Amino acid sequence: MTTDNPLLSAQRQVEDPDAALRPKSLDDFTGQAAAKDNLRVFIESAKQRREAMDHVLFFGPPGLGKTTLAQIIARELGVNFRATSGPVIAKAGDLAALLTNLEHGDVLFIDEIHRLNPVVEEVLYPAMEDRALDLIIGEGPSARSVRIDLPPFTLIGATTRQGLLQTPLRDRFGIPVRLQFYSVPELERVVSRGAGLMGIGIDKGGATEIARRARGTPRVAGRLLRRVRDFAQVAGAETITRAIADDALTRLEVDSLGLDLQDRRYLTMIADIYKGGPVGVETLAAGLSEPRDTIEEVIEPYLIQLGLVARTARGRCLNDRGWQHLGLAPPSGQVPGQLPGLFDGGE
Ligand SMILES: Nc1ncnc2c1ncn2[C@@H]1O[C@H](COP(=O)(O)OP(=O)(O)OP(=O)(O)O)[C@@H](O)[C@H]1O
Ligand SMILES: [Mg+2]
Repeated sequence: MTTDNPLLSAQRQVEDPDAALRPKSLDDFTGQAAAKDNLRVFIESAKQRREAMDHVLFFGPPGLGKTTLAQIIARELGVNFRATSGPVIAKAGDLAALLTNLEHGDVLFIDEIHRLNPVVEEVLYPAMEDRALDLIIGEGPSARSVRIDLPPFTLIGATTRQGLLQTPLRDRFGIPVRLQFYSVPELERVVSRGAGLMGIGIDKGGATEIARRARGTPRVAGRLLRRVRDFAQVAGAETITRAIADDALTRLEVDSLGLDLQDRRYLTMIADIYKGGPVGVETLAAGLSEPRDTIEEVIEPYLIQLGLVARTARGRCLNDRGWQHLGLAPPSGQVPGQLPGLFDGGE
């Protein structure tokens, strides 16, 4: 594929430490069984009909495999993969240039599609629906609108925040796919496969320990594997065992549930300063000096999945499990599991 177009970000992939570990086919891709089964059918039927596959929207927390799956779909369809991202496409003309350069059946991948400029989004609607571009040529009274037909193509959008997509955009994706956190056995396979590719010796116990503490996320599993390998290497160990993994991860301050310092700062702030909540996300963002997006997209999904915190209409609350994990008792007078009084919160 050609990448002389500055809107197509080859750069991200070159610098991406994940690239080496990316599975190249659906068979190679661990987990997400339901999504994979469906995709297999849609890919096969598009190939049989020699048509472009319907547009796909991947949503879910970072590092679960959205970009990887988009690349796999293009490869399995046997078409070009063109990648760009929402914030990079500044003007309607930028998107028009990308679209008119597509070949029959190509995949156009737009990462962070929730960050598309609304003007650009307007151009995307007819492109997705009618495979046509409506362009205004000229200015003032002589301006006229021309319609340009586009080759059939598949748009694959990825977002960590489905809720931020405009409904008209969301509705134009025929195949919406929510990615789930991975189970420990699935992550074990990701770790073992990664170790194989990197030429690292690891036994079952070592793989399980890393998998258990990888926040349900293959990207985290890959990162922890590389760090544990560093510790093992310096210690002169040939194989990563459970004991080596546990020691390294503890030194990296990844706790028994896989939570890191950032997660624990978040939990501790709700517990210590807001007495378990409810506390608004903006207040937490200010207190932690983290962007609100990071809190909502990166930190919270996993903590909510573990049942440590809850998102309520009045703010974030620590659950019983959250208190337990911190080794703290809920403040006296608070019935465990119930929300504290209305005026106890931070906002
Ligand atoms: N099912 C899987 N099996 C093995 N490795 C995986 C799997 N899913 C993701 N990975 C690995 O995890 C890393 C991150 O995946 P990817 O870049 O596709 O995530 P993403 O969902 O696009 O994240 P982001 O939202 O940050 O863009 C890659 O190195 C990829 O190889
Ligand atoms: Mg991605």
